[in-house]
This record gives sequence, structure tokens and C-alpha cells, in this order.
Amino acid sequence: MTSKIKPSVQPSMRPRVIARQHRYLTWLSLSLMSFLGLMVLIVYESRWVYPEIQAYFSQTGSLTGQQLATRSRVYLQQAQTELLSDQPELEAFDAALVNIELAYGLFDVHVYRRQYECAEPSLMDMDRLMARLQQREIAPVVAVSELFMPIECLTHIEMSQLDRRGMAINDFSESTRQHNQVLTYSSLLIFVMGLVFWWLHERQLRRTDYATQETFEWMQRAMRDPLTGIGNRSALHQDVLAKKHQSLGLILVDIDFFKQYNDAYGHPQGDTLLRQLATLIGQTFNDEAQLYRLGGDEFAALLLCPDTATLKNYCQQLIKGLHEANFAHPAHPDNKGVTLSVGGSRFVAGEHTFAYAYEAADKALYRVKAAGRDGWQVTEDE
Ligand SMILES: Nc1nc2c(ncn2[C@@H]2O[C@H](COP(=O)(O)OP(=O)(O)OP(=O)(O)O)[C@@H](O)[C@H]2O)c(=O)[nH]1
Repeated sequence: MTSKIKPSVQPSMRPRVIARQHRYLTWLSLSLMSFLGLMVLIVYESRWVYPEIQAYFSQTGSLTGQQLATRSRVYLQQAQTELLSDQPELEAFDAALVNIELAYGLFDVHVYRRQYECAEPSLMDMDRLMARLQQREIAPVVAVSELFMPIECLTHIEMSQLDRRGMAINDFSESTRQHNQVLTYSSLLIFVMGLVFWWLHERQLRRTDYATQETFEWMQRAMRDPLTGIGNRSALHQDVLAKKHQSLGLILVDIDFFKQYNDAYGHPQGDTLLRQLATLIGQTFNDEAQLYRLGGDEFAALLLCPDTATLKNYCQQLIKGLHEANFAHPAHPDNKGVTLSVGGSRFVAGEHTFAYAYEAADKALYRVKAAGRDGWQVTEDE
């Protein structure tokens, strides 16, 4: 036979709900922290890094100077072509003069003067050459040769500016690569930190859950009778306290001549009888009662009981159920099977103390014992 036992202590779901809410909050704050971290990085990139890159390029704004030098050189080479052409000398001088003036305008740039030593003397040479061409006092071939030095200088400027452009592009891609690396590693770091936080938090939660569960199981065990699995005296006290203002019946059950039973069958068989009786009492009360073993061969049942008639009815049912079960008792002095002495009392939890109810039921039980056992009595309401 198996006994259906009502748990005396109900597990509280509240700590778990709180733990879950706490977990969501932690996740939310971790996500927010990661998001904020990334925002800081993005702001850092746009606020400091990009202006830095822009400043870098504006410093190398003279890149366009390479194009001026190229066009200036082309004008000078056209001037040479004009001077060496078959056209009349005066026309050739005029055409060359126009080209040299155009070349001068493009060459006379502050950046070139400041950065290239050959620029100043070349411009002076071009100045002088333009004056001599205007006065027509120079041979075309000489004028052509006079232009070689400025052309050489401009070619040098072009090459040098192209080199600078290459270096600037290399520097730019290198610094971009470094910034990208910083971004990637920082994002990774934030992600890993998030994972570590999450792991630490989960571990803490698991430990807390485990400790709560252990405490709960320990409390459950402390409230149970290990032999029968039903509640013990502490559980009975707790349940009465939890049923404030309810009209209850307390039924005490004591096995008759249990010592003789143990002596005849041995203690292991006595234990079996205790378990069988726990089950029988539970079934007799149709699982409406909460059962307890108060110690030795004494049981108690706690039921909702609106009046004394109901209580008496329960007691009758119990004795009847036991007789029907007909457990053998080879050493019963009256040659009967196992018999019980049952005493009951009715009380309103909170209005009467538990001690009052227990004493009343115990008195009734004592009266049954005194009257020869195998029966029931209740203490009527006073
Ligand atoms: N098998 C077993 N016996 C127990 C246990 N606890 C107490 N007992 C025995 O129960 C017996 C109770 O004896 P008594 O208090 O004299 O009760 P009784 O023999 O039933 O006599 P009455 O109640 O006067 O009819 C003792 O012999 C105890 O050893 C237990 O857990 N298992």
C-alpha cells in the first residue's frame, strides 16, 4: 500500500520569480553597457579620429601642386616648340612669350617656392627670358636652352609631389588600419567582458538556486517522519498555525498493545505496521486529512471539521476501516487483530491554542484506553 501525503510545507515560487526578474535586469544592463561602450568608440572615431585624418590631408593639400607643375611644364615645352617652329621669328617669340607667361603663373606658387630650392632661380630665369623675348634680343635656340632649367625643376617638383602623394596614401591606409584594429579589438573585448559577466552572474545564480533548493529540502526533511513519510509533530504545529480561524478536528490515534506486537513479530514488522496504518488512516479519511506521526505508535490527523458530529463520524470511519483491514496481532491480550484507541477534539485555530486541542483529544484517548481500548471518544465542546 502506498500513502498519498500532503506536503506540510509549500515551496515558495517568489524567490524564483525574483531571480528571473533579476536575471533579465542584469541582461538588460549588460546589453546597455555594451551598447554604451560601442557608442563611446564610435563617438571617439568620429569626434577625434576623422578630424585627425582630415587635418592630415589638409596638411598635404599641396598634392594638387603636382598638377600645376605638370601644366606649367607643358606650357614651357610648348614655348620651346613655338621657338623651334618654321613660323616667322616675331610670331614665334609672341607665341612663346604667351606660353611662358602662362607657365610662370602656374609655377609661381608659394608651396613650390618654400619647398623646392630650384623654384626661385628658375622663376628668375623665366623672368629674365621673358624680358629678352619682349625686346627681341635673343636667338630662338638660346631661348629654348634657357627653358631647360625651369623644365627640369618642374619635372623634379612633379616627381617629388607624386612621391609625397604615395606616402600620404600609405600613411592614411596605415592609420585607418590601426584605427580599425582598435575598433575590432575593443568590440571583441566588450563582447568577451559581456560573456564573462554573464558567466559569473549565471554561476552565482546557480549557486543561489542550489542553496535555496537545499535549504528547502532540508526544511521539508525536518518536518517529516522518515519511517512513514508523513509529517511530524513540528509539521502539525506549523499547519495549525497556518489554518487560523478555521474550524478543525484533531484526532489522536494510538495502537493498542504495540509493545506485544513488536515482541511477537519483531521491530521491522512493527515498522511495517506503522507504515500500513499511516496509509490506512489516509485512505479512510479520503485524503481530506493531513497526517502526522507524533512519535512511537501515536498518530494524529488534522481535518476541517464544522461540528462535533462530523468529528465523531470521522472517528467511527477510522475504527470501521481498521476492522475491515483486519491486521493480524498474534499477541493481542483480547485475541483480536490490531486495534486502535482514538481520541478527538474540535477547535477553532487561533481562538483555541494547539495545546488546548491536543490536551482535549489526549483526554478522550485516555478514556478509551481506560475503557479497554479498541474504540473512540471525542471531547465535546465546552
Ligand atoms: N517497531 C517500532 N516500534 C516502536 C517505534 N517507536 C516506538 N516503538 C515501540 O512502541 C511501543 C510503545 O509501547 P507502549 O507505549 O507501552 O504502548 P503499547 O504497547 O501500545 O501499549 P498501550 O498503548 O497502553 O496499548 C514500545 O515497545 C516501543 O519500543 C518504532 O519506530 N518502530
